[in-house]
Amino acid sequence: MEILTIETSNKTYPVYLGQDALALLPGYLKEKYRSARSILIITDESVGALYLQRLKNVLADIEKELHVSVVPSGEKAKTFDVYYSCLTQALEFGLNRKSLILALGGGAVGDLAGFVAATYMRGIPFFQIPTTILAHDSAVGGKVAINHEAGKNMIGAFHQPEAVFFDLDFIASLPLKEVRSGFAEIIKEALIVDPEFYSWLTAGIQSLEHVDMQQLAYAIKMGIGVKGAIVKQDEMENGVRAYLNFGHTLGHAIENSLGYGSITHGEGVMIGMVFALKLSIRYSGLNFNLTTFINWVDALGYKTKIPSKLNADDLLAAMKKDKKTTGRDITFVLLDQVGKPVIKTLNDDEVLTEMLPMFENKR
Ligand SMILES: NC(=O)c1ccc[n+]([C@@H]2O[C@H](COP(=O)([O-])OP(=O)(O)OC[C@H]3O[C@@H](n4cnc5c(N)ncnc54)[C@H](O)[C@@H]3O)[C@@H](O)[C@H]2O)c1
Ligand SMILES: O=C(O)C(=O)C[C@@H](O)[C@H](O)[C@H](O)COP(=O)(O)O
Ligand SMILES: [Zn+2]
Repeated sequence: MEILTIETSNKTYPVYLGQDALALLPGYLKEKYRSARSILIITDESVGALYLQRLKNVLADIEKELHVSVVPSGEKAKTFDVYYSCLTQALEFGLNRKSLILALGGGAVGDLAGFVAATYMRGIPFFQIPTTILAHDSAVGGKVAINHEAGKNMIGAFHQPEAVFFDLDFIASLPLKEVRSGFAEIIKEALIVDPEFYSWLTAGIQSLEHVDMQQLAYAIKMGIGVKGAIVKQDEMENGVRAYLNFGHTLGHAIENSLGYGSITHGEGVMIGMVFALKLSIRYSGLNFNLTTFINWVDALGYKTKIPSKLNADDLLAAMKKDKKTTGRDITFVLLDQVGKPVIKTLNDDEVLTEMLPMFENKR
């Protein structure tokens, strides 16, 4: 079992990472949260069907009231209606300011449950129990949010979890598409911070169908390490935290324009990273073999082109609403080198010149 530590300005918390990490949860709660009388588990339909009973069994002797909210799976969980209904249930269950919320699921459940916890009675403690590879990123760092029609994660807060219990046994049931989605964020973390880790990934990960557990555990640990180091420097995204948004300017715009859930977050981020790499070569002097990168990720099953049903004007408009953007132009995270990110603002013409050839069926 690995125990990683996340340090932020006002909270330091552990990430327990390993097979059967969930077994550590009841002891942790009993020791540190004695005054909590009730717990609300928030999970989604698919994860609930697979793992809710296991979590209940683990908590059987905890001597606290257990309540459950089951929300729709995927991005459908990150809506205002679902958020509101979780708050209503929390009120009906009689949760108070000492109550705890447990987020059992992927990033969608974690973001939703974290936002419920951040706002219920002005903020109550919550725990992340990630069940996807992608959630190594979302469960750490305290960004919690729901979506708005106008943009991804537009309504949210910074609310750090009390602890993260990342039980790698959950990953066994993850569909390949979701493995792929999660690995996109790992590739992102390597590209923005760690050339050596990036070389390890390109050399060692040639297929996502049979990633061995040791490789996976190492990749997740490295990803959490990158995230933790950045969050430690800049919890509230006043500076370097924006680097974690590499690939997200276009990625979020694609998710928004296609309709949330039509493409996974990681699939969107991968197309966004290819675009950001292209922009980096053109506008930031990045010396990088993009063809080699595209061949590698293509072999891993990623799409690297913008879906042809989208149009450039809609994507430009969506990118202008990105949280990093403050003026009329569009703000991107680019790379000067692998491991050396930089923030750059580009105008419509600069963006379009590089974006138009990125549409599917256009060479
Ligand atoms: N807060 C952050 O810092 C942060 C970081 C990255 C991504 N995110 C957000 O995270 C979300 C994506 O998270 P995600 O990729 O985990 O998606 P998700 O939570 O939607 O899960 C993907 C799908 O896999 C299912 N699933 C989850 N665990 C499973 C398991 N163990 N076995 C089988 N099926 C399982 C879910 O029910 C869902 O249908 C996006 O909304 C994204 O914006 C947030
Ligand atoms: O933690 C961060 O900061 C990130 O940017 C991590 C991203 O992978 C994640 O998708 C995050 O939710 C995006 O944040 P947003 O502020 O662009 O909504
Ligand atoms: Zn992301």
